[in-house]
Amino acid sequence: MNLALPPGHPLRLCSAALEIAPLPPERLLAVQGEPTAAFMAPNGESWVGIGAVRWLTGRPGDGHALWAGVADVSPDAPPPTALGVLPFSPHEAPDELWAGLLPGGVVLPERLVVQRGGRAWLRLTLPAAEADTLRSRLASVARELAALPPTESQALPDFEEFDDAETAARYTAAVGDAVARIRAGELVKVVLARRARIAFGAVPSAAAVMRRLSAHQSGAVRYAWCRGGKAWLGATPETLLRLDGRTLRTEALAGTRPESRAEELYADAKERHEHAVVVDAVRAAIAPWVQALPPTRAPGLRRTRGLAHLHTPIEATLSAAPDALALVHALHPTPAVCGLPADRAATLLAALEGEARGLYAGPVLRLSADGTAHAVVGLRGALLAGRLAVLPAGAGIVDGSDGERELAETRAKQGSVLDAWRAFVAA
Ligand SMILES: C=C(O[C@H]1C=CC=C(C(=O)O)[C@@H]1O)C(=O)O
Repeated sequence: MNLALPPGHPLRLCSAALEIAPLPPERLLAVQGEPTAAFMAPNGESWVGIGAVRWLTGRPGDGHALWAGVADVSPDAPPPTALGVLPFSPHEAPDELWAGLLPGGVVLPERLVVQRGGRAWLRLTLPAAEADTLRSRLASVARELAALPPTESQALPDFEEFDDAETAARYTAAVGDAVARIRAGELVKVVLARRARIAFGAVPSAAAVMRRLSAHQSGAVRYAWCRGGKAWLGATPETLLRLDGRTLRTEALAGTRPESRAEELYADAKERHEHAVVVDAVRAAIAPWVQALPPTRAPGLRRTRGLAHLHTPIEATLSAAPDALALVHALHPTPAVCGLPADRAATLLAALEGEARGLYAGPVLRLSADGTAHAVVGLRGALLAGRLAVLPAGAGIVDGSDGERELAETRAKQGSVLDAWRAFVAA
């Protein structure tokens, strides 16, 4: 940190942190920010950023620009951290639904609350010209946060799903079309998604929606990106990459069953094929960056509440200092969310889905100034816009896929979100 920019440079920033009383991270989603972004890990670590002092598109190389000229006067506190979301495809034209939330990007938050090991810190990052006010503003923001009402404990309004029959029929037809193209040799795999639409009886608070997901899917990474009165939030089982020094951890996650029938995944040739395509593509994507590829291994299972997936962890040592964003772009989109070959699959899914993916299946990022990084895939999420919630979910289509079964799989994935909400409504 404190790299590159000379002392008087107008883009210099100063950053300080103050330990505060821990609070439910979801409560912070009620604070208006442009944007408010959250990244909550299963081990209890969480980062919630409000507002932006830097907002970059998230291209490879942007990592350096994030930290240039940042003077951290609280080096004993958790380091400054950037949060972000990237769209599934930078080429897609956003539709009305995603307007406001897109284009995403990577932000260095003005206010950041980091929690770990039962402790919490508020970090404030400001233009260096305002350094004199840093301590007093930290204290006043801390008071504001301590006074926030517990919106995350609010009951969720009742909700119902609508127009499912029409989208269901379109989906099964699209699966048939995709299988025909796969059999004709045009491609090997494509992931097809569909939206479920939910109407709440009243506008739900993003904090309360998120809290239900956190309670129900505590083993997942929970994420949120809120802007302009809308929110994209979810609880994803899939990590795109983790970086710690030169250690790179990534994974293949594809092949799905209800949790109660998880063991069937091992013997199902179609699911094994769907999974193997992802393993091969992830290994090929990281090959140029690592000292050596690890030996291939048989997949295991990742269980989330309600679902199980075939899972292959992949760990390797990078051959040079890491550029987290470059690695994210090298890996995304994997055939767990797009297909193989990626370019043909992307063209086909855009044509067959007929609706913008927006931030669905895009990378969700946590990049810290100490060089650690964690990127997950924006799955099992909901877009909240007033009383409307839209839940996109997809399934991997290969030779042998059946439209009704793939439709049921997308419903089960949407169910992992809806069950979390229902559990609370019924309580
Ligand atoms: C595309 C999704 O899930 C991916 C991750 C795990 C299993 C998947 C599958 O079995 O199709 C998908 O590849 C989604 O949740 O929308």
